[in-house]
Amino acid sequence: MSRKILMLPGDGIGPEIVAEAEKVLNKVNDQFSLGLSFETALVGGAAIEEDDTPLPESTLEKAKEADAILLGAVGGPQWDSLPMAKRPEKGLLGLRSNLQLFANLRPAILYPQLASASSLKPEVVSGLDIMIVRELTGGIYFGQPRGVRELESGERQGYNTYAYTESEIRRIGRVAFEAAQQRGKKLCSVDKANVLEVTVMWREIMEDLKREYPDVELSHMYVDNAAMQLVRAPKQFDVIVTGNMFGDILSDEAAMLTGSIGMLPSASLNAQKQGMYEPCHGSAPDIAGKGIANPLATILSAAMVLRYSLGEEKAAEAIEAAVSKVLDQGLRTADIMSEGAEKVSTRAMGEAVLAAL
Ligand SMILES: NC(=O)c1ccc[n+]([C@@H]2O[C@H](COP(=O)([O-])OP(=O)(O)OC[C@H]3O[C@@H](n4cnc5c(N)ncnc54)[C@H](O)[C@@H]3O)[C@@H](O)[C@H]2O)c1
Ligand SMILES: CC(C)[C@H](C(=O)O)[C@@H](O)C(=O)O
Ligand SMILES: [Mg+2]
Repeated sequence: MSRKILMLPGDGIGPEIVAEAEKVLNKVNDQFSLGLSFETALVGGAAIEEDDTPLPESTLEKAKEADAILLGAVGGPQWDSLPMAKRPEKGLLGLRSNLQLFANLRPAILYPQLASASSLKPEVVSGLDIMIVRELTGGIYFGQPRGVRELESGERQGYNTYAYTESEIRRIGRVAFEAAQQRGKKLCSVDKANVLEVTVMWREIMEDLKREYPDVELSHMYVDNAAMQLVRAPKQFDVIVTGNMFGDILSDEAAMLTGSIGMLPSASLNAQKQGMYEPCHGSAPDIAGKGIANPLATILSAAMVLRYSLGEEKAAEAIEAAVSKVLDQGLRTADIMSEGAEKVSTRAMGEAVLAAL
């Protein structure tokens, strides 16, 4: 049986980091006889240059047929002046909505070797292990109506709609409760129920779901407080569940707890557990082409491919152990560099993970 992995390198540092993750997947494919086959396609700015669209039909077709997708990143300043519908980010959002990848899992784990790379005190972050469950195909990212209109006064007004249906909230709630059941049995639902009706309903539905998961302790927190608590005392959290935009922001914040945004992987799953996997960071145009980007978030995303879409837990753990080993060896890309460690390039980091496997 061949299982298809679609690689979507994208833009900026995307091709550099995906190349390292592909080598790692190739190696575990041999070691564990996984029967993986790989294909590559264009998305984002790279697809705009070639096909004049951020999500070519052929890419979408390949994505639908794949067992899992590994994406680097999309976007860059050269495409920022395009109309919204033609921008690279629409390629990513189009994949998420077309494949109904509503459940975005963003685990923020601090590798003990990186305690000094975090901008927070080691005692605040040591042992950190949080899972952010972000709703990914609804909320203000996709709500209608949206746009920029001209008012009678002649002034322009920009507007977006923050909307969730009950069923959208319920299905992401279930994913989060189930994640909590398999971890520390604590779930914090993050909302803005003191201001936004959508999230009043969100809170009600989470309370309602709690009855199905009596072993999980549910709490609620306003998003502004959650942002503060994440840097004050992040270890109070086990699983966090929240909507699309709050989850986008809080997961970048959580990334810094782990030392660098270059360390945070993610899985975006649909109801069939088909998934797209990507680092939480972007295309990092400021360092693209320099060979210094951290490939570990992408390599750890490849481990998540094996765990969540292919059920190959042993191979996933082997990759994670190899990452831990290279950190033990004192190898660091620039973003996680600290005194006494050895600074290495993107490629050298990838090669070290291969060797550790
Ligand atoms: N999933 C995605 O494809 C995705 C996610 C976020 C942003 N973006 C896009 O990326 C572009 C740049 O966005 P941004 O600058 O706000 O965010 P970014 O995540 O690309 O970069 C933020 C900062 O983190 C650094 N950084 C990011 N990844 C790194 C890595 N692996 N190793 C070392 N340093 C790393 C960058 O150098 C930069 O200083 C935009 O076009 C944005 O829309 C794409
Ligand atoms: C690039 C952008 C559309 C995307 C998002 O906002 O979801 C990114 O920031 C992310 O976190 O994956
Ligand atoms: Mg983001």
